[in-house]
Amino acid sequence: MTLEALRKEIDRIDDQLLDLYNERLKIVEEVGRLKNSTGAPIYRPEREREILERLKRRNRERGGLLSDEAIEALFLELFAVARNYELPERVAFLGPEASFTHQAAEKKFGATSAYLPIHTIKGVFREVAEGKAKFGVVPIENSFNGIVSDTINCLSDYDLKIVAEVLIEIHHVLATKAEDVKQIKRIYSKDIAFGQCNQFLEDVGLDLVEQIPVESTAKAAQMAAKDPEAAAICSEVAARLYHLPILFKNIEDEGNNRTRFFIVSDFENRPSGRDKTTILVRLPHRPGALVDFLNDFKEAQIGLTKIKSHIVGGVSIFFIEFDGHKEDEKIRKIFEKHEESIKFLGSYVKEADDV
Ligand SMILES: C=C(O[C@@H]1C=C(C(=O)O)C=C[C@H]1O)C(=O)O
Repeated sequence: MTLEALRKEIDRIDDQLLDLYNERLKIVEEVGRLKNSTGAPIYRPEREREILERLKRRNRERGGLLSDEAIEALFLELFAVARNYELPERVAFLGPEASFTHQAAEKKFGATSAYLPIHTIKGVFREVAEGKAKFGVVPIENSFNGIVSDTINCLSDYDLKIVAEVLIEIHHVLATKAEDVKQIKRIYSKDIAFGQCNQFLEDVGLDLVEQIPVESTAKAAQMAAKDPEAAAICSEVAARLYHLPILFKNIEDEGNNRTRFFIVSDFENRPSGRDKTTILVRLPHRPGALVDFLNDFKEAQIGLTKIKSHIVGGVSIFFIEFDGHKEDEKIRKIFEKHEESIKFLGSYVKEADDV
């Protein structure tokens, strides 16, 4: 046989191997599902050993060319791939644990998913982009503090898609191990949270107590749990996490403090019939460019739900949201016309009009 013919043969066998690897992974996926539903461990070294010994025996009986070492090397690699495949889909979120982003993640993925607290928004995007987590959860806007620039920058820089939105009402509690308000000598919280509870602190006579700002309200709960003369202004989940009794709930001065979060991943949703789409738009510097662009939406009768201008790397862009899915005929037409200017960020089920 010629070299070319031999290589064709190898290609044919590699195709078969590939199909077989995939067929194996389908079964592994089933095993993973079973294990994850019962909480059984993923890694079963005794089962792997049993497989290796059986294969080596079989290979010897049939006079196979593979050495025992070669069988070990090939199959151990295959087991490692399998184990990675069996892991539940991990969810990276802007941490720490018990942050409001964690709460948003749990609202979407339940209490028992595999969560991964990451300390920066960029870090969350990186985990998902590198396949270390299937989903990422990040804040996009808050009713008091507005849009979250880091999230827009990352949506612009990374090639991930928004696959869902979550809206959370932000409520604070006063949690403490002290039996009485009078015993509280210091309060831990995040700096902006103190400001949101001024009136309450005055009403209960805590306005003159020392305020100690820490990096998150979850951290505040952790600190207060160690000190019976301290209290924390934190979320209910943070208080629960650190077994800190809640003295007062909903202590924020103004109601309606809401934060909207995006769930990002590496795939695009199919249309659901009640979708919203988010895009970034970079328009040419000429008079009327924005008006012309928006006019196409008006003519197609597409309802805009949000438009915000934002600076990314010194360039002005627009963050725009509207009703409908990328695959809707009238939206597809607009995307075609403005292909150069639009970066599509995702079409996903609409949960909220605004924060
Ligand atoms: C698929 C399983 O999970 C893991 C992967 C294995 C494999 O790829 O064959 C074997 C044992 C486990 O470490 C299993 O338990 O059967």
